[in-house]
Amino acid sequence: MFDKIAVSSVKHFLTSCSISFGFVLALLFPLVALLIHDFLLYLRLPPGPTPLPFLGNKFIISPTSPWIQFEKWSHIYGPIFTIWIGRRPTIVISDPNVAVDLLEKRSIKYSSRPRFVVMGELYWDNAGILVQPYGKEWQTRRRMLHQALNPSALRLYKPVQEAEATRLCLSILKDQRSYEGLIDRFTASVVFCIAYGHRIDSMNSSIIRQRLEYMQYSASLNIPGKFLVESFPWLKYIPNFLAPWKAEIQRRGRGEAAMNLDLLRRVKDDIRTASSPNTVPNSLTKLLLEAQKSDPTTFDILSERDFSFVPASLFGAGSDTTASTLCSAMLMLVTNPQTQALAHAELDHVIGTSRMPNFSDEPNLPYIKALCNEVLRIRPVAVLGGTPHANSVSDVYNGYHIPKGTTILSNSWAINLNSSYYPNPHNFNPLRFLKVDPSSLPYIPPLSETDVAEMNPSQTHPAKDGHSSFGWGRRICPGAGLAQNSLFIALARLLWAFEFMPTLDEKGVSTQYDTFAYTQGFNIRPQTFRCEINLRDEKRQKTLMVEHEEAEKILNAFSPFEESGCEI
Ligand code: HEM
Repeated sequence: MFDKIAVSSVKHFLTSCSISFGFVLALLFPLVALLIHDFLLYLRLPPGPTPLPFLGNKFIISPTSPWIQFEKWSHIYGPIFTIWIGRRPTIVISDPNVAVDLLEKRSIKYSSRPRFVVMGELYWDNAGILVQPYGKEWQTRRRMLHQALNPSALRLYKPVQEAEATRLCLSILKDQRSYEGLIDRFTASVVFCIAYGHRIDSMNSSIIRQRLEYMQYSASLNIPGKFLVESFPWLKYIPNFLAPWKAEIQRRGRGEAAMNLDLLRRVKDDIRTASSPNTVPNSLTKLLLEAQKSDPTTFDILSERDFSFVPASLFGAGSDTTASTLCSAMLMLVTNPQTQALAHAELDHVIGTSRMPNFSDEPNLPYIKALCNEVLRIRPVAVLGGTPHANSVSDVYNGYHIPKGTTILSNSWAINLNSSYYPNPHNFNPLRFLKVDPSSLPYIPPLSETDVAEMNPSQTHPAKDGHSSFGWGRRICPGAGLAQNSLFIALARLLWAFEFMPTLDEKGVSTQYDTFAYTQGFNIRPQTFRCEINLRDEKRQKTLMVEHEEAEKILNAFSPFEESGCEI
């Protein structure tokens, strides 16, 4: 009897053991399978720091300025290495020739974007060009942008850029302490004139405040590891009443879309109520509305909402980037007085005091042009190459396997500070980018040994401009020409008018500036700093006032969206 009970309990025990064992096995199997999959993938990808299972390199990636850490890792793992964000392998490129090999020579494969479930799909409902995968939808938007940003269209905007640059100088003369906000207004107004044919008079206008709020909100959605749905995209199908986080993202997304539509409809109203279409200033929106009339089939693919995202993308991608680059330029000028002296010498030699420089002077101001490129190099605003690329098909490079959908970052910090391409890379020296023989320029003194070394790198950067701060291949920044024009005219006019100097303390000692003190995030700019901005002489003030009257006439054609809070 006892034996029978013992045998049945043992049987029962064994059965329950095997059920639990089976259950544990069933649970573990997928995890083990994922682990083996990731391990085999890890062996085939370019090398990199060893990842933890499922967590990747999360705990060793610096939360502040990761681009600096990635640059150091490139010396250990080479010009192409892999980091893991959770289970997502991310390839980091630190050499421009590798970037050319992948993002340009194989651009048909490497021009997509990684999947952005939160920012791209839930928030923008796939309408934002920045995060759109490579394909017909993206190509249509890109073609539309090209209509407003091609070289002949860019010529049309030069009067506005000149006028806004004059306005910037006058506003800084009146209130130098606010120079950063005034630079923000300058770039915002240029972009709004081009996108909608309306200028911006104040960064306090409600239109700008709303825009900035949406920009900050969308940037906050793009923090790796913040949303579980990025790792488990099926979570996006949970109904909103069970997922308040998702309902909130979509609510905000609808808000931004409504604002974009409102701006589009205002331009439609401008055209409808104008006495003749010619009285409405040329803008991307006006151009596209005309193109839509003559070729409706190309536009069929886009709803009115999608259409409204195209001009809206100009502000998101083009205003803060250009303003941040101008702030970097100011920091470099304040901390490099010899460079500033050469820029002044060029402007004095070519322009004098009785007029301000304009776009037609560009060929005669090679040092100022070179200075713009040197700023873009030494402090690339899109420090990790902007929105990452992704490959739409699997590929093999130098024997390494790169699976479809891998996130690809081109680390502009590492590329732009690589001493093989830019000897003595932390030295701010526009001569690196000078396109003419310096001995032909009477205002450039004989070159020092350092200058000669910096102008003769052991390797040449493959891009036409000598740097790649505007990105690569088919996704290269479509606004690069516009940005370069804004940088050139703003810096030429600011330098013509002012001297930028360090502030002095009570004892008359100059402030020491930390040229690495930058904001964190997708795009970087110097942490707010103070400097002295002094008018170079009284004669220039008179010239500035006269030119400002002319500038106002040009800008009057672009009525402001809002009259409130004018700063000038
Ligand atoms: C100094 C100023 C600027 C810098 C440094 C800059 C840099 C960049 C970079 C690095 C990218 C990513 C390229 C890639 O994926 O390889 C990009 C994309 C983009 N930029 Fe700019 N940009 C600037 C100004 C502008 C301006 C003024 C506009 C338009 C008015 C603009 C519009 C865009 C757009 C629409 C994209 C997305 C293109 C796409 O995904 O196909 N940018 N920019």
